[in-house]
Amino acid sequence: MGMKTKELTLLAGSEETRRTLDNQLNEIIGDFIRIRSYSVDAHKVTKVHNQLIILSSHLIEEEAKDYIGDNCTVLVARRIVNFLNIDKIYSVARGEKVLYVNDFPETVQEAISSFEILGINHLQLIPYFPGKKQKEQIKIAITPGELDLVPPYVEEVINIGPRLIDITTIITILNRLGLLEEKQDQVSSKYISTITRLSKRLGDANQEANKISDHLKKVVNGVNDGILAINQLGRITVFNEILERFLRIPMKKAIDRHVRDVISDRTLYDFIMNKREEEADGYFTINSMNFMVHRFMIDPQGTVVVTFKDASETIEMEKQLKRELVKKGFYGKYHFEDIVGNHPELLSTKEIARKLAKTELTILIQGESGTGKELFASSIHYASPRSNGPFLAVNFSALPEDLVESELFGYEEGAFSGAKKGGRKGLFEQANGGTIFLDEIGDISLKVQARLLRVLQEKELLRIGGNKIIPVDVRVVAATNKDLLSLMEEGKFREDLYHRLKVLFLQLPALRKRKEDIAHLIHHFIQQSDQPSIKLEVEVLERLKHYNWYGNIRELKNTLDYMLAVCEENTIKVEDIPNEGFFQQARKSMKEVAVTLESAELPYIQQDLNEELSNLVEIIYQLQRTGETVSRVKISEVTRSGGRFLTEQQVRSRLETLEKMGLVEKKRGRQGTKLTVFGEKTFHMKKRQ
Ligand SMILES: Nc1ncnc2c1ncn2[C@@H]1O[C@H](COP(=O)(O)OP(=O)(O)OP(=O)(O)O)[C@@H](O)[C@H]1O
Repeated sequence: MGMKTKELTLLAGSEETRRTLDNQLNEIIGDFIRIRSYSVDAHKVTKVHNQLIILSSHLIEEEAKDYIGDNCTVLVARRIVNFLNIDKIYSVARGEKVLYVNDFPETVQEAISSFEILGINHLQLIPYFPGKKQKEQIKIAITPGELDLVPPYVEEVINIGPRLIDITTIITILNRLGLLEEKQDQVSSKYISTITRLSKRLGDANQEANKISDHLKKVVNGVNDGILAINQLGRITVFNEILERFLRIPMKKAIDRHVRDVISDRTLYDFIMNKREEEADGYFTINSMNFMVHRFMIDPQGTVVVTFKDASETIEMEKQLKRELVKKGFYGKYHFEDIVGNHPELLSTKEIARKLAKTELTILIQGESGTGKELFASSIHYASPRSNGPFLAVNFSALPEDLVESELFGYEEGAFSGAKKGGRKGLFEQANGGTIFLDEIGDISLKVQARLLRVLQEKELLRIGGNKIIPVDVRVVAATNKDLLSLMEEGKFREDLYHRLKVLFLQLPALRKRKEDIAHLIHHFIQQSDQPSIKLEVEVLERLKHYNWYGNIRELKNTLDYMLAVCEENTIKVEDIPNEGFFQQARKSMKEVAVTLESAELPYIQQDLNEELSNLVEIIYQLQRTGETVSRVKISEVTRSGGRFLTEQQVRSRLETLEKMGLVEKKRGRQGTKLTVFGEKTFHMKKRQ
């Protein structure tokens, strides 16, 4: 690397900050700039002369004065939150109030908005900085290394480590030292590679919390990929480690070179350099590995980014997605107070459940679908001595059979092909110290039943492919809407397991047995909706009381959502009630409906499409046929010329309803709205009538 003739001095407020920033700078520009650093609270004062001096914050300007000698340029670094430690934030429970502590109002605000942008929104962050009046004494604080600024009443401090220097400051440094021209590409690719590493961490943490935006998912998946960026001159500016491995070309031999000198595969080269299309996907075999290659432009000047995804990994990712299903309800934090209703049977069930909660025993909850089994399970957990432990809800009907076992009990490395290195904890281990809610227990296979029985009896488990006995301390609450006794008769459910589960028993009343509660529930759901001031015609309530509500409270909620979407003038009227066919049929005939749906004889939803909605379906169908993008604006335009005119806003709410009914789906970007297969069938049926 030759002699380092350029130098800079970093002055930080604390030793921790000094170490972090010194590391960061060395990683990015240490190759060609000598970096000295001091922290004003730990080092003896040494005056420096003829130097570029970087201050970690405006706050240390005063103390820094003693260090600054003759002929120095002083620069205060701009800093961004260090996302490497972001997973710590996820240890705080959802919805918790947390102080975000930093030196200035601006830096606090900046950090809070970057959290938002990144989809980290599970906490209520309250800004805090020196001098801020803060009445409420919050118990938890997050701070980027500013431990001294945390107010004394805080009991738990989460230190996410000092913020890092942002790219603009690094560019300024290069500029001041006259290195910008020569080093900018190299530096920006290094900066990007550190940031992508951060994004990956961020992604993992996010995934953990199962709270990950679509956008971020792309970033996360992105960092397992090879990434190549090319500037408008065709020179490579980013070439990450994964890509080194994939293409078997060292980064050193790629950065700064022209693509044509690096990528020897002719078709791949053509694919990358084809700028006629903004975006393209291709499938390539390189060094006998298969890749999905995606190319897109990130700015009008023509910076091209190409990602390389290992095709075999894509399959693994799909599996991962399925796993996410299980974790739903990680945060289902219902309490008994959330269970609405005054019917004596509900009240006494709640009373019993409260008592059962205090015990350690296994509970079986029986109730039709939508009666609130999960609600009860969660309330029981939070009213139990385990309320500080985790509550995990597993829905077996949502899980592919072959995943159930490894999900529940975990596996050891090498248990099967595709098993992760180091093995994986199952949900039972993850729920340790807490409660696991096993929904639709009637759906599990006999094999899983046998394992489950062992856990209940022995309070210990073996991972799949493992031989180490792992003790588990988990309370089980199971639920079913099936008749387990008849499953037992058919030999599909083990009798011994049944008795283990049913140590304590709760039967949840169906909604049709407590119709008095319908009014309460409706009131409650309206309060929770985004239109809390909506009124209900008296007649509506009377009508609603006449239904059988086979889908129970969930169905009532769906019905209300429908009515909220179609109603006008802030009032739900009788005509807003969906037609009879919208409602769930009794259990037996539900099966028949499913069969009819499959054979596409008579989709049951179509009859209750009111005229307006079915016109809308027709408009979408016609637009789709002409190959036009079906946007809300376009639909609104069409309604202007015939029938009843709908504003864009009205179109939106109706589309949402159609989407809920499964008739249309929203596609991203240019494709707009589309009829689903089901929607098309419904359209044709309607035409034939
Ligand atoms: N008594 C109640 N008060 C308020 N909301 C309720 C009540 N009962 C159920 N709900 C709501 O109804 C919906 C369905 O409840 P939940 O998921 O607990 O039912 P479930 O019996 O577990 O259904 P399934 O067996 O189909 O999974 C949820 O949105 C829940 O919040």
